[in-house]
Amino acid sequence: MNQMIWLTGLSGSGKSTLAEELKNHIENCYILDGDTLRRGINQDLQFSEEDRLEVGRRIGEIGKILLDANLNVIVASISPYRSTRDKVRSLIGDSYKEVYVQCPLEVCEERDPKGLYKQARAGQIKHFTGIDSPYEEPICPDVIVETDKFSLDECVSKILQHTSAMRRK
Ligand SMILES: Nc1ncnc2c1ncn2[C@@H]1O[C@H](COP(=O)(O)OS(=O)(=O)O)[C@@H](OP(=O)(O)O)[C@H]1O
Ligand SMILES: Nc1ncnc2c1ncn2[C@@H]1O[C@H](COP(=O)(O)OP(=O)(O)O)[C@@H](O)[C@H]1O
Repeated sequence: MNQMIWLTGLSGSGKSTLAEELKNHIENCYILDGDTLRRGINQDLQFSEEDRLEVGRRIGEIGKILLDANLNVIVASISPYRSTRDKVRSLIGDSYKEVYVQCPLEVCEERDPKGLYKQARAGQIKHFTGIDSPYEEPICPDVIVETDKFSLDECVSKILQHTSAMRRK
């Protein structure tokens, strides 16, 4: 059964890194990365609650099209609102696997892979998730990976164990 692995978590928690590594293990797989999509299909949207909900809706719908086209889908998106994730779960059904990429804000901020936290702290970016915009933690995700405690390979193995229905490379 094809699946949609939805990686949600703070900026810098490890979503994109995990998505790229997971792709090496899963057949017929396409990555929908929130950051990348914001340069194309989502370039009309900003970071208000309303816009983030629309981002999540679009990613869910695009993911559904890709699933219908017989692909496995990996989503890497902050998707900070529970309502977004719950709606996608309703849209997709059992093929939706929610992965909480858990990492303390302090560690994400220390990693700061794109220098965005520094800009947010300096007031140059407004509504930054975890700073002055909320992140609603998943209540009952299918998988939790703690990227500050476990290696990339350990986190990938844990995700693959919970998504065993997919064909592997
Ligand atoms: N204000 C603010 N808050 C959070 N993130 C910001 C912001 N401004 C720019 N960025 C960059 O946008 C990426 C998140 O895009 P998403 O579409 O995944 O976000 S969301 O689901 O709509 O919340 C996110 O990518 P990741 O760092 O990979 O998570 C950031 O690079
Ligand atoms: N276990 C882990 N899983 C994923 N990333 C990790 C892990 N440990 C350390 N990292 C590092 O954390 C950073 C996460 O950045 P990135 O994948 O761009 O996050 P996000 O896409 O959530 O913004 C990378 O530099 C990555 O190498």
